[in-house]
Amino acid sequence: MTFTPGDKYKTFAPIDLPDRQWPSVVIDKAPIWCSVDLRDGNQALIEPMGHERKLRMFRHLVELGFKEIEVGFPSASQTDFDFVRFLIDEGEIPEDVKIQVLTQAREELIRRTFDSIRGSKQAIVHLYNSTSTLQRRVVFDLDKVGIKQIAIEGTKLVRQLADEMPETHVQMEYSPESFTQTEMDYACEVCTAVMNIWKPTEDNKIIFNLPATVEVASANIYADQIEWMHRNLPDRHLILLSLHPHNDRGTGVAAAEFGIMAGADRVEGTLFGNGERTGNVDVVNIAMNMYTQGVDPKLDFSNINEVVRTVEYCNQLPVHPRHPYGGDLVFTAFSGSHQDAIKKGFSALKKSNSELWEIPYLPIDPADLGRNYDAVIRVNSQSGKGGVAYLLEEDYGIELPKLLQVELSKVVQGIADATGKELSSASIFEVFESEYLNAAGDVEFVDHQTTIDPKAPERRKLTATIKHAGAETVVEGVGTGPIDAYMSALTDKYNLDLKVNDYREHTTGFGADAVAVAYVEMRGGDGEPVFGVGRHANIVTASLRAITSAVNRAAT
Ligand SMILES: CC(=O)SCCNC(=O)CCNC(=O)[C@H](O)C(C)(C)COP(=O)(O)OP(=O)(O)OC[C@H]1O[C@@H](n2cnc3c(N)ncnc32)[C@H](O)[C@@H]1OP(=O)(O)O
Ligand SMILES: CC(C)C(=O)C(=O)O
Ligand SMILES: [Mg+2]
Repeated sequence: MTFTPGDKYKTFAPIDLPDRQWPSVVIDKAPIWCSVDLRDGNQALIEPMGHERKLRMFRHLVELGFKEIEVGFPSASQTDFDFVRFLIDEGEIPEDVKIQVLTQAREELIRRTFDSIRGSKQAIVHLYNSTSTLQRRVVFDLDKVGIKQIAIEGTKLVRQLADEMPETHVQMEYSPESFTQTEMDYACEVCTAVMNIWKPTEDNKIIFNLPATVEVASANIYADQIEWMHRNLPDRHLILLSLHPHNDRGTGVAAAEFGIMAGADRVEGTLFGNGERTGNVDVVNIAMNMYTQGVDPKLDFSNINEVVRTVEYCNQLPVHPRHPYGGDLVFTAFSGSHQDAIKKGFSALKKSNSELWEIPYLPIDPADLGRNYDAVIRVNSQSGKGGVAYLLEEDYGIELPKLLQVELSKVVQGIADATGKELSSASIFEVFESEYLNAAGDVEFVDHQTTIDPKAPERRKLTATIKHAGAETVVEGVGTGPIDAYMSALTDKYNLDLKVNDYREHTTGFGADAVAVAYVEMRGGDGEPVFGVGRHANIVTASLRAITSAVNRAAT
């Protein structure tokens, strides 16, 4: 007997919405964000946050710009209850921030929830009950009428207790939990019943939160469901339509983005997507996606390292190094062709004088997240000349000629291959230093003097002190300039078969710290290029050192 997945799992039936509008919508403004780190995120932790970690998370969420924060499930635990009381009693809640508290639609839990928010200026009371076909059958053993009745009874009590607490501006949120596995017309019927009891107004709209409690279908289907509700709920102007995606299929962010396109006003999620199972939707990800499209997300992630540190501390869970926007490695290119393109992109951007961010393989400027460029390029055995050249240029001001880049990167790659390890910028510079700047060989340049040749004033006579195998000696040559004259002196002394094919120089540093770096490319009888590099505050000395380096390298 052969097993097929179709024997065990059934296809999710599409939503009948042939004239769907959402695929053409462009997101041009931020939704209302609600952080559920302290509730949905917290309920999924191995060790739920205690008071100290909760408070640190709450303050951080406020700093990031969240105006709505679900601070707990106060009827579920004393820690959560006490924390809500602490926020209110200690004046921790800024004027423009609303706390939100979650409760099941059960009388004693609703009453306890209201006790927790007493004295607060404003609060969102979030009532939920599951409406899906599966939960109706398996968990509640109730039909549609019975499940709707749970929502109705719960809402009646919320209405009554809110009316008895006029000093607190209570906003109601209702979630038909497991919405995505609920028939649309039934979800709409339950929400309508809730609305008829709560009676929202323009000044106090009701929040209908439509969760993908478990993500069971592709993101386009969630969008269809949201657009269906957006079009069919009565008095839409009195409703804030809210999304609450989970990430079981790994498409929570796509679902949220499509859901916003489909008409949602609000998104509930967590920082870096902590939450039940594979998590809640990652708010950082959605917000920064918006940012890269030129839309202000109204949340401040300009110090992403601080966000990562806080989340890791509070949740006691690591943020993955590849996590979008926050991971340690997300702005790092190891592979050669990416490094080459990034290096060229930075040069082009510098030249263009444009503010528009256009760098291959970097969809966002790491600086906008408070990251520096240190980690953008890292070198291992997968890297090419571009990466090596980039690091030497960025960190040491060394602008290698193209062919030298090729030569040096072969040396670096050989080391990376042999060790299997990453090479830091400092270790690449050490390789460059020992291979070129201090190229070992018979000749060591010590000093020089140039004079004008009295017989031919356009020519230079150069007298150089070199060390040959440790012993000082003086060589002399004449040429069009010091390089030519020094080559002629060394050629005579060592009977060299080398010609200078290319020469370039640049300075690094400024003012008194300026240093010249000179590069010579020589070709011998076999036509193969040999490079030499010299560095010195004096440009002529740098050139002569470069020649010495090339001569030594050619001899090995
Ligand atoms: C998708 C979500 O994230 S929903 C939020 C889930 N979060 C949490 O559950 C975290 C905190 N919860 C808790 O600590 C506990 O569940 C409590 C304290 C709220 C309730 O505890 P208990 O009453 O001991 O148990 P439990 O949660 O198992 O209750 C299940 C009962 O409530 C009913 N129930 C479950 N959800 C709801 C609801 N939203 N509205 C009304 N009744 C509900 C169940 O049908 C079941 O009824 P039964 O006992 O008649 O079979
Ligand atoms: C309580 C509800 C909104 C929830 O967390 C979910 O359905 O995922
Ligand atoms: Mg949830």
